[in-house]
Amino acid sequence: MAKHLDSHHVNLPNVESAQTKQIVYRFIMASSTLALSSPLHWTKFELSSFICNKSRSRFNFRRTQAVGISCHYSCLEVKDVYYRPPGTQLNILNGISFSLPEKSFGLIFGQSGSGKTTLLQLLAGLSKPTSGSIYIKKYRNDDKPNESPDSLLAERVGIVFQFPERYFVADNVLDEVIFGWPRQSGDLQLKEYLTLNLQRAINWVGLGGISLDKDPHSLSGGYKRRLALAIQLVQIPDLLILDEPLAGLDWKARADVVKLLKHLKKELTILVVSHDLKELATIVDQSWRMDMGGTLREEPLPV
Ligand SMILES: Nc1ncnc2c1ncn2[C@@H]1O[C@H](COP(=O)(O)OP(=O)(O)OP(=O)(O)O)[C@@H](O)[C@H]1O
Repeated sequence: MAKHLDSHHVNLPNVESAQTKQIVYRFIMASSTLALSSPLHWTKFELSSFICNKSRSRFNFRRTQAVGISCHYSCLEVKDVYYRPPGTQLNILNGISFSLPEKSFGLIFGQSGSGKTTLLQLLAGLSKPTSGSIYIKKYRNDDKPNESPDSLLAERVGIVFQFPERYFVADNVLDEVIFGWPRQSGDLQLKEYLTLNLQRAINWVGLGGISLDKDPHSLSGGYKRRLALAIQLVQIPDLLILDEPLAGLDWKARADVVKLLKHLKKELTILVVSHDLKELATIVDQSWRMDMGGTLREEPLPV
Protein backbone atom coordinates (compact mmCIF):
# COMPACT_ATOMS: atom_id res chain seq x y z
CA MET A 1 0.00 0.00 0.00
CA ALA A 2 2.76 2.44 -0.85
CA LYS A 3 1.48 5.97 -1.11
CA HIS A 4 3.04 8.99 -2.66
CA LEU A 5 2.24 11.96 -0.51
CA ASP A 6 2.97 15.60 -0.90
CA SER A 7 2.44 17.45 2.35
CA HIS A 8 0.87 20.36 0.49
CA HIS A 9 -1.48 18.40 -1.70
CA VAL A 10 -3.06 15.15 -0.67
CA ASN A 11 -5.76 13.75 -2.84
CA LEU A 12 -7.82 12.25 -0.05
CA PRO A 13 -10.25 10.23 -2.15
CA ASN A 14 -7.24 8.14 -3.23
CA VAL A 15 -6.51 7.23 0.36
CA GLU A 16 -8.16 3.90 0.93
CA SER A 17 -9.86 3.87 4.30
CA ALA A 18 -11.14 6.46 6.70
CA GLN A 19 -8.67 5.21 9.28
CA THR A 20 -5.74 5.61 6.93
CA LYS A 21 -7.03 9.07 6.00
CA GLN A 22 -7.04 10.24 9.60
CA ILE A 23 -3.63 8.77 10.33
CA VAL A 24 -2.21 10.20 7.11
CA TYR A 25 -3.55 13.61 8.05
CA ARG A 26 -2.03 13.56 11.50
CA PHE A 27 1.27 12.36 10.13
CA ILE A 28 1.32 15.00 7.40
CA MET A 29 0.57 17.74 9.88
CA ALA A 30 3.34 16.53 12.14
CA SER A 31 5.83 16.23 9.29
CA SER A 32 5.05 19.63 7.81
CA THR A 33 5.34 21.13 11.27
CA LEU A 34 8.65 19.37 11.69
CA ALA A 35 9.80 20.60 8.28
CA LEU A 36 10.48 17.07 7.05
CA SER A 37 11.24 16.69 3.39
CA SER A 38 8.37 15.90 1.06
CA PRO A 39 7.06 14.15 -0.95
CA LEU A 40 7.31 11.10 1.24
CA HIS A 41 7.13 7.47 0.23
CA TRP A 42 5.85 5.23 2.97
CA THR A 43 3.60 2.38 3.88
CA LYS A 44 1.22 2.36 6.82
CA PHE A 45 3.42 -0.12 8.62
CA GLU A 46 6.59 1.89 8.09
CA LEU A 47 5.00 4.92 9.67
CA SER A 48 6.27 4.62 13.22
CA SER A 49 9.83 3.72 12.29
CA PHE A 50 9.87 6.57 9.79
CA ILE A 51 8.83 9.02 12.48
CA CYS A 52 11.43 7.71 14.90
CA ASN A 53 14.30 7.71 12.41
CA LYS A 54 13.72 10.34 9.80
CA SER A 55 12.47 13.05 12.09
CA ARG A 56 15.54 12.85 14.30
CA SER A 57 17.46 14.99 11.83
CA ARG A 58 15.54 18.25 11.99
CA PHE A 59 13.08 19.66 14.39
CA ASN A 60 11.55 23.00 13.70
CA PHE A 61 8.41 23.18 15.76
CA ARG A 62 6.63 26.49 15.23
CA ARG A 63 7.05 28.80 18.16
CA THR A 64 4.82 31.51 16.77
CA GLN A 65 1.45 32.36 18.18
CA ALA A 66 -1.86 32.48 16.37
CA VAL A 67 -2.54 35.34 13.96
CA GLY A 68 -4.01 38.51 15.33
CA ILE A 69 -1.19 39.71 17.53
CA SER A 70 0.30 42.53 15.45
CA CYS A 71 -3.07 43.51 13.99
CA HIS A 72 -6.42 44.54 15.37
CA TYR A 73 -8.20 41.42 14.18
CA SER A 74 -8.19 38.93 11.34
CA CYS A 75 -10.68 37.13 9.20
CA LEU A 76 -10.67 33.86 7.30
CA GLU A 77 -11.61 34.74 3.71
CA VAL A 78 -12.74 32.16 1.17
CA LYS A 79 -13.21 33.65 -2.29
CA ASP A 80 -14.86 32.08 -5.29
CA VAL A 81 -13.59 28.58 -4.63
CA TYR A 82 -14.31 25.82 -7.15
CA TYR A 83 -13.29 22.21 -6.73
CA ARG A 84 -13.32 19.45 -9.30
CA PRO A 85 -11.64 16.20 -8.24
CA PRO A 86 -8.74 15.33 -10.53
CA GLY A 87 -9.84 13.09 -13.40
CA THR A 88 -13.53 14.02 -13.15
CA GLN A 89 -15.77 16.41 -15.05
CA LEU A 90 -17.88 17.30 -12.02
CA ASN A 91 -17.51 20.41 -9.90
CA ILE A 92 -18.24 19.44 -6.30
CA LEU A 93 -17.84 23.04 -5.09
CA ASN A 94 -19.12 25.94 -7.18
CA GLY A 95 -18.02 29.46 -6.36
CA ILE A 96 -17.84 29.24 -2.56
CA SER A 97 -17.25 32.58 -0.84
CA PHE A 98 -17.54 33.44 2.84
CA SER A 99 -15.61 35.04 5.65
CA LEU A 100 -15.27 34.18 9.32
CA PRO A 101 -13.79 36.63 11.84
CA GLU A 102 -11.26 35.31 14.33
CA LYS A 103 -12.53 33.95 17.63
CA SER A 104 -15.95 33.24 16.26
CA PHE A 105 -17.90 30.08 15.63
CA GLY A 106 -19.18 29.31 12.13
CA LEU A 107 -21.44 26.44 11.20
CA ILE A 108 -22.10 24.93 7.77
CA PHE A 109 -25.18 22.78 7.40
CA GLY A 110 -26.95 21.19 4.47
CA GLN A 111 -27.95 17.98 2.78
CA SER A 112 -25.72 14.92 2.71
CA GLY A 113 -23.59 14.90 -0.40
CA SER A 114 -23.73 18.67 -0.95
CA GLY A 115 -19.96 19.06 -0.50
CA LYS A 116 -19.48 20.16 3.12
CA THR A 117 -16.69 17.73 3.96
CA THR A 118 -15.00 18.48 0.64
CA LEU A 119 -14.89 22.17 1.60
CA LEU A 120 -13.38 21.36 5.00
CA GLN A 121 -10.69 19.29 3.30
CA LEU A 122 -9.74 22.23 1.10
CA LEU A 123 -9.57 24.54 4.11
CA ALA A 124 -7.31 22.04 5.88
CA GLY A 125 -5.01 21.92 2.86
CA LEU A 126 -5.72 18.26 2.19
CA SER A 127 -6.78 19.06 -1.38
CA LYS A 128 -6.23 22.19 -3.45
CA PRO A 129 -9.05 24.27 -4.91
CA THR A 130 -9.31 24.04 -8.68
CA SER A 131 -9.64 27.82 -8.57
CA GLY A 132 -10.31 30.54 -6.03
CA SER A 133 -8.45 31.53 -2.89
CA ILE A 134 -8.38 30.88 0.83
CA TYR A 135 -6.51 33.34 2.99
CA ILE A 136 -6.35 35.28 6.25
CA LYS A 137 -7.06 38.98 5.98
CA LYS A 138 -5.71 41.12 8.78
CA TYR A 139 -7.25 44.42 9.76
CA ARG A 140 -5.39 47.30 11.34
CA ASN A 141 -6.56 49.43 14.24
CA ASP A 142 -8.33 51.77 11.82
CA ASP A 143 -10.33 48.75 10.53
CA LYS A 144 -8.64 48.91 7.13
CA PRO A 145 -7.30 45.59 5.80
CA ASN A 146 -3.57 45.08 5.29
CA GLU A 147 -2.60 45.28 1.64
CA SER A 148 -1.40 41.70 1.28
CA PRO A 149 -3.41 38.96 2.97
CA ASP A 150 -1.64 35.83 4.28
CA SER A 151 -2.31 32.37 2.88
CA LEU A 152 -3.97 30.00 5.29
CA LEU A 153 -1.15 27.56 5.97
CA ALA A 154 -2.10 23.91 6.23
CA GLU A 155 0.07 23.46 9.31
CA ARG A 156 -1.83 26.25 11.04
CA VAL A 157 -5.19 24.52 10.63
CA GLY A 158 -6.44 21.88 13.05
CA ILE A 159 -9.07 19.44 11.84
CA VAL A 160 -10.99 16.82 13.78
CA PHE A 161 -12.71 14.36 11.46
CA GLN A 162 -15.95 12.55 12.23
CA PHE A 163 -15.57 9.88 14.94
CA PRO A 164 -11.92 10.77 15.67
CA GLU A 165 -11.69 8.15 18.43
CA ARG A 166 -11.89 5.41 15.81
CA TYR A 167 -8.48 6.46 14.61
CA PHE A 168 -6.60 6.62 17.89
CA VAL A 169 -3.29 4.89 17.32
CA ALA A 170 -1.63 4.73 20.76
CA ASP A 171 -2.33 2.79 23.94
CA ASN A 172 -1.98 5.73 26.30
CA VAL A 173 -3.16 9.33 26.29
CA LEU A 174 0.33 10.84 26.20
CA ASP A 175 1.46 8.83 23.16
CA GLU A 176 -1.79 9.66 21.43
CA VAL A 177 -1.17 13.40 21.80
CA ILE A 178 2.48 13.25 20.78
CA PHE A 179 1.96 10.94 17.81
CA GLY A 180 4.23 12.21 15.04
CA TRP A 181 6.52 14.16 17.32
CA PRO A 182 10.26 13.37 17.14
CA ARG A 183 11.73 10.94 19.64
CA GLN A 184 15.16 12.53 19.83
CA SER A 185 17.01 13.32 23.02
CA GLY A 186 18.65 16.66 23.83
CA ASP A 187 17.45 20.25 23.50
CA LEU A 188 16.08 20.82 26.94
CA GLN A 189 14.52 24.12 25.93
CA LEU A 190 12.59 22.45 23.18
CA LYS A 191 11.37 19.75 25.51
CA GLU A 192 10.17 22.35 27.97
CA TYR A 193 8.36 24.16 25.20
CA LEU A 194 6.64 20.98 24.06
CA THR A 195 5.72 20.00 27.57
CA LEU A 196 4.16 23.39 28.19
CA ASN A 197 2.15 23.18 24.97
CA LEU A 198 1.03 19.69 25.80
CA GLN A 199 0.04 20.64 29.32
CA ARG A 200 -1.83 23.70 28.10
CA ALA A 201 -3.77 21.72 25.49
CA ILE A 202 -4.68 19.01 27.99
CA ASN A 203 -5.88 21.58 30.54
CA TRP A 204 -7.67 23.59 27.89
CA VAL A 205 -9.95 20.70 27.02
CA GLY A 206 -10.45 19.72 30.65
CA LEU A 207 -8.39 16.52 30.58
CA GLY A 208 -6.14 17.73 33.40
CA GLY A 209 -7.52 15.18 35.84
CA ILE A 210 -6.93 12.20 33.54
CA SER A 211 -3.78 10.10 33.88
CA LEU A 212 -1.58 10.34 30.79
CA ASP A 213 -1.03 6.58 31.16
CA LYS A 214 -4.67 5.84 30.56
CA ASP A 215 -5.72 3.88 27.48
CA PRO A 216 -7.51 6.40 25.20
CA HIS A 217 -9.99 3.72 24.20
CA SER A 218 -11.12 3.39 27.83
CA LEU A 219 -12.18 7.06 28.07
CA SER A 220 -15.85 8.02 27.92
CA GLY A 221 -17.25 9.26 24.60
CA GLY A 222 -17.02 12.92 25.63
CA TYR A 223 -13.49 12.54 26.93
CA LYS A 224 -12.38 10.84 23.73
CA ARG A 225 -13.59 13.90 21.83
CA ARG A 226 -11.73 16.13 24.30
CA LEU A 227 -8.57 14.16 23.60
CA ALA A 228 -9.07 14.48 19.84
CA LEU A 229 -9.37 18.25 20.33
CA ALA A 230 -6.28 18.42 22.56
CA ILE A 231 -4.21 16.80 19.81
CA GLN A 232 -5.14 19.66 17.49
CA LEU A 233 -4.67 22.34 20.14
CA VAL A 234 -1.06 21.61 21.02
CA GLN A 235 -0.21 24.24 18.42
CA ILE A 236 -2.80 26.97 18.68
CA PRO A 237 -4.35 26.71 15.20
CA ASP A 238 -5.41 29.76 13.19
CA LEU A 239 -8.50 27.77 12.30
CA LEU A 240 -10.01 24.77 14.06
CA ILE A 241 -12.27 22.67 11.83
CA LEU A 242 -14.66 20.07 13.22
CA ASP A 243 -16.65 17.63 11.11
CA GLU A 244 -19.76 16.48 12.99
CA PRO A 245 -18.30 16.96 16.50
CA LEU A 246 -21.40 15.59 18.25
CA ALA A 247 -22.01 12.55 16.06
CA GLY A 248 -22.34 9.27 17.91
CA LEU A 249 -22.32 10.77 21.43
CA ASP A 250 -25.01 10.33 24.09
CA TRP A 251 -26.91 13.40 25.34
CA LYS A 252 -24.60 14.01 28.27
CA ALA A 253 -21.43 13.84 26.20
CA ARG A 254 -23.02 16.06 23.56
CA ALA A 255 -23.83 18.72 26.17
CA ASP A 256 -20.30 18.35 27.48
CA VAL A 257 -18.72 18.91 24.06
CA VAL A 258 -20.97 21.93 23.35
CA LYS A 259 -19.86 23.46 26.65
CA LEU A 260 -16.23 22.85 25.76
CA LEU A 261 -16.65 24.42 22.31
CA LYS A 262 -18.25 27.46 23.90
CA HIS A 263 -15.17 27.79 26.08
CA LEU A 264 -12.74 27.25 23.16
CA LYS A 265 -14.32 29.84 20.91
CA LYS A 266 -13.15 32.56 23.30
CA GLU A 267 -9.64 31.85 22.04
CA LEU A 268 -10.03 30.14 18.67
CA THR A 269 -11.69 30.53 15.29
CA ILE A 270 -13.87 27.47 14.84
CA LEU A 271 -15.68 26.21 11.75
CA VAL A 272 -18.01 23.25 12.14
CA VAL A 273 -19.99 21.07 9.77
CA SER A 274 -22.93 19.52 11.56
CA HIS A 275 -26.47 18.27 11.35
CA ASP A 276 -26.95 18.93 15.09
CA LEU A 277 -28.24 22.45 14.66
CA LYS A 278 -30.37 22.71 17.78
CA GLU A 279 -27.61 21.78 20.18
CA LEU A 280 -25.02 24.05 18.58
CA ALA A 281 -27.37 27.01 17.98
CA THR A 282 -26.46 28.74 21.24
CA ILE A 283 -22.80 29.08 20.31
CA VAL A 284 -23.06 29.77 16.56
CA ASP A 285 -22.08 33.28 15.42
CA GLN A 286 -22.55 32.74 11.69
CA SER A 287 -24.11 29.97 9.64
CA TRP A 288 -24.29 28.94 6.00
CA ARG A 289 -26.36 26.44 4.07
CA MET A 290 -24.60 24.25 1.52
CA ASP A 291 -26.91 23.26 -1.31
CA MET A 292 -26.65 20.30 -3.65
CA GLY A 293 -24.34 21.34 -6.45
CA GLY A 294 -21.82 22.75 -3.99
CA THR A 295 -23.05 26.30 -3.50
CA LEU A 296 -23.02 28.11 -0.17
CA ARG A 297 -25.16 30.94 1.15
CA GLU A 298 -25.38 32.63 4.51
CA GLU A 299 -28.57 31.64 6.29
CA PRO A 300 -29.75 31.64 9.91
CA LEU A 301 -30.07 28.20 11.47
CA PRO A 302 -33.55 26.74 10.84
CA VAL A 303 -34.21 25.97 14.50
N1 LIG B 1 -12.89 12.42 -5.49
C1 LIG B 1 -14.17 12.46 -5.78
N2 LIG B 1 -14.60 12.10 -7.00
C2 LIG B 1 -15.92 12.15 -7.31
N3 LIG B 1 -16.87 12.52 -6.46
C3 LIG B 1 -16.50 12.87 -5.21
C4 LIG B 1 -15.14 12.87 -4.81
N4 LIG B 1 -15.08 13.28 -3.51
C5 LIG B 1 -16.36 13.52 -3.12
N5 LIG B 1 -17.20 13.27 -4.15
C6 LIG B 1 -18.66 13.45 -4.16
O1 LIG B 1 -18.92 14.80 -3.83
C7 LIG B 1 -20.15 14.92 -3.13
C8 LIG B 1 -19.95 15.71 -1.86
O2 LIG B 1 -19.31 14.89 -0.87
P1 LIG B 1 -19.07 15.41 0.61
O3 LIG B 1 -18.56 14.26 1.41
O4 LIG B 1 -18.23 16.62 0.58
O5 LIG B 1 -20.56 15.78 1.05
P2 LIG B 1 -21.11 16.17 2.48
O6 LIG B 1 -22.01 17.33 2.29
O7 LIG B 1 -19.99 16.33 3.44
O8 LIG B 1 -21.97 14.89 2.87
P3 LIG B 1 -22.28 14.27 4.33
O9 LIG B 1 -23.15 15.27 5.05
O10 LIG B 1 -23.01 13.00 4.02
O11 LIG B 1 -20.96 14.03 5.00
C9 LIG B 1 -20.63 13.50 -2.90
O12 LIG B 1 -21.61 13.18 -3.88
C10 LIG B 1 -19.40 12.67 -3.09
O13 LIG B 1 -19.70 11.38 -3.55
